[in-house]
Amino acid sequence: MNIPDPNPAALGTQAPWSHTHAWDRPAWTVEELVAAKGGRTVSVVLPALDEEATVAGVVGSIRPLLGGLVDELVVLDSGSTDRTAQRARVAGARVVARDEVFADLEPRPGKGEALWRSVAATTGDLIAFVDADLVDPDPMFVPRLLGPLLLDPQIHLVKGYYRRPLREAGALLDDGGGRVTELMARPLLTALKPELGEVIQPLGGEYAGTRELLASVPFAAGYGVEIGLLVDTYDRYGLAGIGQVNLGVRAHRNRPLTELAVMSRQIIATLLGRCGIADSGVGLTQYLPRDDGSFVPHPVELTVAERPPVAEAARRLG
Ligand SMILES: O=c1ccn([C@@H]2O[C@H](COP(=O)(O)OP(=O)(O)O[C@H]3O[C@H](CO)[C@@H](O)[C@H](O)[C@H]3O)[C@@H](O)[C@H]2O)c(=O)[nH]1
Ligand SMILES: O=C(O)[C@H](O)COP(=O)(O)O
Repeated sequence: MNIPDPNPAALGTQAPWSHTHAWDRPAWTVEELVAAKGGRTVSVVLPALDEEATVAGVVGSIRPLLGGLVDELVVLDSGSTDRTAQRARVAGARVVARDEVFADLEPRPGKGEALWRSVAATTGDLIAFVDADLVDPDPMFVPRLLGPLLLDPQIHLVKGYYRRPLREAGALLDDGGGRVTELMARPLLTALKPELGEVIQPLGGEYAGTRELLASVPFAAGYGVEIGLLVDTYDRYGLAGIGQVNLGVRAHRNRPLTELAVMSRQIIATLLGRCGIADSGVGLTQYLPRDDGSFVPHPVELTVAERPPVAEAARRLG
């Protein structure tokens, strides 16, 4: 990979993880990956909340793999009030509503909840997640994410990485996206878990894992889910259990800074929790400018509730 060697003093004397567990130019064909399945089954899950504009495009990019590399394609509808479910269905996905799984448990808001329920709603030995707000996704996203899992039995989680365009003031810049990742997540991860500092997109919504992993770890609430899964995988399997693969370019709906700040607050709470550091639990108050030049405080509560491992919840709920 074209990435400078990390500081060996910080990482020990073995070959850096980014040289052994990152695929910068993945060249596997779909046929090769189908042959490598060896009886294993694959589920693909798109968590979606009000993504009627993009969900059909994402489903359409994966649909041709159904019946071959992919055994089931599910859109986990996270409480949409728009036409997400209809469009996903027409495009060829099975749509599962949040309350169809663990029906006795009142659904909580947030992405973590949707992903947690999706693990119970699917049956694949391997599960790939792809965000439903992607614009013009590459049909090779899922095959590339599955490659390391199919080829190396020690790997349990594969994160995608990519160039990230940013739409700003109507202009589309080639790079500059991933603002929470670059300004908060990677610096904080490097400070608290330096071993994970080589993960290029720790927050990215395109990743794949084994059911063995995904059914046996807790799921953080809301947007803390990705950082929680990453740290839990590391704590359980070490770096040998994690891979990362270049997916090329990934564009999505860019949220405004105010929404990203709330997302950041959740991610920080989850990461501190995983590192055994007490979080105040206080929600973020943003100060929104008014036309007269003054500011109005806008507090947002912090959701920290976690869901227990799916395997445990399934045993408990029967
Ligand atoms: O309550 C929710 C919120 C979001 N989503 C879906 O989750 C995906 C990603 O959500 P989004 O709000 O677009 O997140 P991003 O701004 O893209 O944030 C990035 O960082 C987050 C925190 O790590 C990750 O969860 C995202 O996947 C990653 O793309 C989309 O398909 C959403 O529709 C839900 O299903 N339920
Ligand atoms: O992953 C991130 O950092 C957030 O999703 C923000 O991404 P963006 O800056 O590309 O909108």
